[in-house]
Amino acid sequence: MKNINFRNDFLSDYNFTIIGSGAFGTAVANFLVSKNDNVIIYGIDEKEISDIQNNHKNTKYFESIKLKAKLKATTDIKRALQDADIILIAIPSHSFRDVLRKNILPNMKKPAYFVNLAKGLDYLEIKFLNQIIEEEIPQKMNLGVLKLSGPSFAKELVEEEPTKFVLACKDIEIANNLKKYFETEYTKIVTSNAIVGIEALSVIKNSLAILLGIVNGLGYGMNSRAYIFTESLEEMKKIVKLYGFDENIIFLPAGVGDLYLTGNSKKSRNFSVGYKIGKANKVNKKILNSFVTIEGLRSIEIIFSLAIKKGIKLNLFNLLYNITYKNIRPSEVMDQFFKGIDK
Ligand SMILES: NC(=O)C1=CN([C@@H]2O[C@H](COP(=O)(O)OP(=O)(O)OC[C@H]3O[C@@H](n4cnc5c(N)ncnc54)[C@H](O)[C@@H]3O)[C@@H](O)[C@H]2O)C=CC1
Ligand SMILES: O=C(CO)COP(=O)(O)O
Repeated sequence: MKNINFRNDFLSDYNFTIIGSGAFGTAVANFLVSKNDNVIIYGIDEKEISDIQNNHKNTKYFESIKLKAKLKATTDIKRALQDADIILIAIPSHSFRDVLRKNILPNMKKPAYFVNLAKGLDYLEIKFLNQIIEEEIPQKMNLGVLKLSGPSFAKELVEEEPTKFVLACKDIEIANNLKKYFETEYTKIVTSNAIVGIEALSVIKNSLAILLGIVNGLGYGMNSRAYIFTESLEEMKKIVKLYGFDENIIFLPAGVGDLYLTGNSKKSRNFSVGYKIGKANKVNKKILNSFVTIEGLRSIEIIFSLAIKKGIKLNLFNLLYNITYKNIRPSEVMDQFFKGIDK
């Protein structure tokens, strides 16, 4: 374990830098700044950044909702990172490694903690994002890698809806010590050392939310949706066990809670894309291209292949694969599943 002196003073004198000015980066920065004085967002979209900095809004995602005036925003990565103690990354996972390598590391001035907020994989090398941080940031600049995850629609966070997260780190002492900086009147934290399991849960719940959306879009009722929900929990258990974790970690906010949230609401982009596929009873390019950040679609093939490689049976990923990659009609796939016909 590293020898770390945590600061005990509060409001914190930690400097927080959020990489990514999209929906989630803005929402997390906005609750952090109610507890911590120095929070800055870095983004590449001039309009978003100017909106946050000058109008205290991020109109693109949150219409007229006011953000905290103390929140700073910049397109200058050097400025964003000059004092950073805690770096939170909220960009879609396909850009993750590139941004760490080309933008973050070269501009860091001192070691920092890293908190992954994204819910995806490195799709090229098929690795979890905590591992990508470990690979890209040398130990001397990396105080610890954490993951913040849980049922948390960005829009509801800026509306100050009570929200519970898990903050995970291999070294639980780090998570326990940093927890207080993330807790506000409306955000609560539990900690865990099962960071890889939490990464896995946050990836698979997105794909399972797509399937729940498909079932909903096809017009199945609540019994059938609850059927798929229950099966989803079984698949979550199998996957976390595969990585050597106790299956009970599915009861942390990143598991059942996040699946409940994203698998039941059109506020979720993953559920919504599934719903559209179900409604159209086919996958077409127009549907797929109409959504920007849909992490769950990319993960389907990877989890499907992983299951084959590891010799575990994941019925639901099989269904998702048949629908999205083999282009079999969703109604046919689901009908056969419910009738117990194995394809
Ligand atoms: N929106 C939500 O409610 C939640 C999203 N997440 C996760 O957070 C991650 C980001 O999602 P959102 O914020 O919703 O996506 P978004 O699509 O709203 O925003 C993504 C942001 O990343 C920025 N970006 C893209 N490439 C970049 C680069 N190379 N350098 C700097 N910025 C870059 C874009 O300009 C955009 O501002 C995803 O993995 C998602 O699963 C997690 C929890 C909740
Ligand atoms: O992960 C989320 C909430 O916890 C957001 O889900 P979507 O990416 O499906 O909108």
